[in-house]
Amino acid sequence: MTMLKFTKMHGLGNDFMMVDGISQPFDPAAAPIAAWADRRTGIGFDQLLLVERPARAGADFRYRIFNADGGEVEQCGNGARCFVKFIIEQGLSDKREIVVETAKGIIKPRMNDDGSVTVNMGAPTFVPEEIPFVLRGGETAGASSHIVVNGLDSAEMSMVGMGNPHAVMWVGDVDDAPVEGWGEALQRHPRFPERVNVGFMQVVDKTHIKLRVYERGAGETQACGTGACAAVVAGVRLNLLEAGADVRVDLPGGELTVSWQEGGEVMMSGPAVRVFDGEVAY
Ligand SMILES: N[C@@H](CCC[C@H](N)C(=O)O)C(=O)O
Repeated sequence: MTMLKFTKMHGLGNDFMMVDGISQPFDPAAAPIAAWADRRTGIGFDQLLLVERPARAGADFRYRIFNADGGEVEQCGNGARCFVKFIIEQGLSDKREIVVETAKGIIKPRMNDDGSVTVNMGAPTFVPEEIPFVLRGGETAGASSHIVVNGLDSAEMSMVGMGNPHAVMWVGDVDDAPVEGWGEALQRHPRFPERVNVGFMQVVDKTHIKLRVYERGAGETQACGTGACAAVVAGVRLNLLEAGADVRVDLPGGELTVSWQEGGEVMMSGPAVRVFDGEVAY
């Protein structure tokens, strides 16, 4: 039996089991991640985040992300804020800004003097194969696509790659949005071959949205950082939001600030909170 030290953290209620895989051996393939994620019989979390040494020159750390269902994914925005705080508090680095290698490129989280964290999340992609998203015959990639789901209404949505796949729908009132129904249905939709994170965005004004996200591999969460970035990117492309402005994103768990303009990188700011340290046997 192996004992594993971990730290529980959260970003706006999107919660994480943080594992320092540099100071102790950890093989995620041998770990019962889905059982640990269970909120009644386990530790309870939306994602397990693993710190490793980087493979790429110029990166300080490698960041690996596992959803509550155990599947490894490419990116996690709220986790990136917790990642830099965890790295500093573990004594793994004394830098305030770190260069982090993910499965889909580099991100740069920076610890601010007020304790909040700002992350350069990199540039979004709209290339269907990169998201990935399957175009219908004759359809060209645009700011939005019409999706029909069997047994449900059809809807217009924007597909955005933030390292991980997002579909963003815009709704009149997030409180009434069909988050679970559409979120689940799109997981099995043939146009999303690697499944998808589904965002429901209500535009309050050009610099303020409300957002709920049904996450791939975790269900609806209190907040989704990459979902907030994807929603702001989609809103700017559709001219619903102001390009380059700080957009306030209200999620069930609290508020993030996101900015983006065409051709640029997405900046996201928000909190990162340490909850407790623990140890688990496996
Ligand atoms: N909560 C995250 C996203 C985590 C990964 C996502 N569920 C996926 O499968 O891509 C965030 O804050 O971005």
